[in-house]
Amino acid sequence: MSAFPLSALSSAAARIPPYFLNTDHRQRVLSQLRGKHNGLEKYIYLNGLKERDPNLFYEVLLGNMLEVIPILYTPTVGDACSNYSHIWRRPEGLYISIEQKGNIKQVLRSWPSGQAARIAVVTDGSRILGLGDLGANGLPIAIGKLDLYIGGAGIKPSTTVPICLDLGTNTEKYLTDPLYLGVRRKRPDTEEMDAFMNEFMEAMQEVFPHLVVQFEDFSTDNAFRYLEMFRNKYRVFNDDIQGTGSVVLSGFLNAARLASSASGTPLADQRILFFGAGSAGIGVAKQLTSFFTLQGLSEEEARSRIYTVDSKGLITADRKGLQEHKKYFARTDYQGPPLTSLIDIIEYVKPTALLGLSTIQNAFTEDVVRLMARLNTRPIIFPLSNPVSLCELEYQDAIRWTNGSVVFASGSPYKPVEFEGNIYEPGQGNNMYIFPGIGMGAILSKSKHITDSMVEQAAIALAGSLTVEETKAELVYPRLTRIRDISAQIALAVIRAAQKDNVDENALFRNLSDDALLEYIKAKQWQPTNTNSIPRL
Ligand SMILES: O=C([O-])CC(=O)C(=O)O
Ligand SMILES: [Mg+2]
Repeated sequence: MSAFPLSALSSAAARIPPYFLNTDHRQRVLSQLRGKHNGLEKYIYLNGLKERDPNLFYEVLLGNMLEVIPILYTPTVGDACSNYSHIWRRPEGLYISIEQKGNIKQVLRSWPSGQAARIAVVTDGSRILGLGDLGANGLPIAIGKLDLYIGGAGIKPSTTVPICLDLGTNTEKYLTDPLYLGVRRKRPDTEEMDAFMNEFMEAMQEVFPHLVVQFEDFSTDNAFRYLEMFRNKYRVFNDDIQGTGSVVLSGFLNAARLASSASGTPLADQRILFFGAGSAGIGVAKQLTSFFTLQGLSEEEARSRIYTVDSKGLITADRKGLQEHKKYFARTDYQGPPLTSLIDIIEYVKPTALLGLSTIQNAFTEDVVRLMARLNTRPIIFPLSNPVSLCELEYQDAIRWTNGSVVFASGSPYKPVEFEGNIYEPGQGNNMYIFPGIGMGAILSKSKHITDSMVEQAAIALAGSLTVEETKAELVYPRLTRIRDISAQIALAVIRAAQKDNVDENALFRNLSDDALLEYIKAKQWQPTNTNSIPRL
């Protein structure tokens, strides 16, 4: 190809270097990205690219998922949130302040997409990843999740709405930071917050009638509270409770299959120890229990497979002042002094699986991991806390301390590890595998609500989506590069579950075969246009 074609000349084209079209601009973008020295700088660079040329941004994201997702999403998005008031450059999401109470509808109406909006991720910034209360700095988590909807499921960018509810923060250092972008007050009490949330959800329904709402990173009590308050009224789900529950169930099914073929322990006889009893821990435990009942166990039997641990040790029913969400799994069968050390708890429970949702870095010590390996031929260990800096166990330690026998999945990404001549690949048990497919299924089926069975079927579809090669490589999750295909399969399962529960409102789909519906879903996936022609001017 020669210099810029005359036919393409416009007043702006003269500013394009003559041999631009002989080069691959996407490679230039990657090289600029790789030249940045830390994650936060890479995040800022990509953010700028998204503003300059959104098509190119999504093309780079889709073509380089393994490199780009950990920047836009876990773990680097955690740094972006912590520093958001300082790195802020331009408006990019919707803020609704507690000071706007009474006028929320008008604020929502200012968002450009109006009735075309299909999916919102809403956070109040009160428990961002494992980083705690970041207040108005929480917006990037909503943006990162929506980028995965766009990249992973093919939702059209202009139909997404990232929302941060600015309700104050209890984190002193933000309140005294002169650059802090949010309202300078402490968080509201339950009554004030409930009134705000009720007005907000009602206004959302009116202004965006076709919207699916994903609640994200609310503090534990409020996560459960608002899910229960709104799930039968609106089209809403909580990613930390249900998305995490679903993705971990999925990985657990594949992990238990691997462990069972080594030990012979049937799925229903697994004993699962949860280290961490917040929204994610209890959400996952409930998801597993519900799955066990599907397998024929009574609720009581299913519940008895689960043990939960918080900062005070094994959670038992006789403990005073137990928080509401911890009561269901509190043990009634343990007699004796409180068990507080993880080693003692493991000796007592003899778990087949140890799941970490505690945000305590390196909580799974060498002793803990070696003990799990002594008790199990293939110990299942899932250190799921995010970001990496809060993860309970590093992958290379897990491999070393179990001589490679561990079945492993973490919440944040780890690289493959070489040990005694073999290469081991970690799983990433992150809800990013699940929420894009759940959201897409809910959007396409126009389901009135998001039911438990839609979430459960999403997990089963994800577990079943491994290819022959992935199964042979003993993976517990499929490779992320196939996320669009996987999301389409999940969406299909979600739509079928919505139909069974009679919450769907797209009658057309009922007459389509699975193959035809899958084709339809794939055809609906938005693609960025090829950007290596003429850059946006
Ligand atoms: O964002 C992630 O990576 C997973 C998640 O929802 C959380 O940790 O809160
Ligand atoms: Mg989350």
